[in-house]
Amino acid sequence: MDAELSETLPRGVVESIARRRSYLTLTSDAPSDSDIRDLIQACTSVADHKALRPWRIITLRGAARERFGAAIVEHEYGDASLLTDPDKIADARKLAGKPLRAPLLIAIVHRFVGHPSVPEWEQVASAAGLGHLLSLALFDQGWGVVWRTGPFVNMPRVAEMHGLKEGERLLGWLYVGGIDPSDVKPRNRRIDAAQLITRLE
Ligand SMILES: Cc1cc2nc3c(=O)[nH]c(=O)nc-3n(C[C@H](O)[C@H](O)[C@H](O)COP(=O)(O)O)c2cc1C
Repeated sequence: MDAELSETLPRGVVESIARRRSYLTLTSDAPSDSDIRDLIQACTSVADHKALRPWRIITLRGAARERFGAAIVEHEYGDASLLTDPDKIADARKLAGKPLRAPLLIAIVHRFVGHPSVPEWEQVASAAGLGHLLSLALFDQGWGVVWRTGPFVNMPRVAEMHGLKEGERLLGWLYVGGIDPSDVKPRNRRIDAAQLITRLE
């Protein structure tokens, strides 16, 4: 964080927000299921018009990540064992390895709830809010996180592998793992907040 920011910001949640950055490379450490449950419990405070809870969470560890990779490959190439083109074989291997970049993946799912006064976009905003809160809560507890989507969110095989139901949609995955102690660079985006504010009086 900027030196001047660290002097003016209060300790606590605002400081965690200001310090947050994504960690693209993660170690094999991961929070436990009960850690995740506690953090999600805390994140249920996310703003939610009419308390519809238009979201749910799916965690993937171990072989589930391999099944996710296999679903991506199947979407792209069908039966990959029939591939003969070396470039396609290499690409299939690369795709299969995508979900293995973290020991724990947390899928953020928007669950559409039909309601006369809460349009879908408000529900997606709430579900995305849950993802951001969870990402921040994990970071605050010392875990590395990066939110990834890619084309995978729209692949029917991937949705099926996750067990999505009618009206549910993947908003991406929080890739979660340990932070490598040598990965100490500060957040890279430097944004001037003053340029983003319009004041009406
Ligand atoms: C909904 C959502 C989807 C994202 N999908 C991807 C993605 O597929 N690939 C990627 O490299 N970054 C993706 N990002 C951006 C990263 O999570 C991250 O914010 C970005 O690498 C910038 O790093 P920073 O958070 O440290 O500023 C996504 C972010 C959000 C909020």
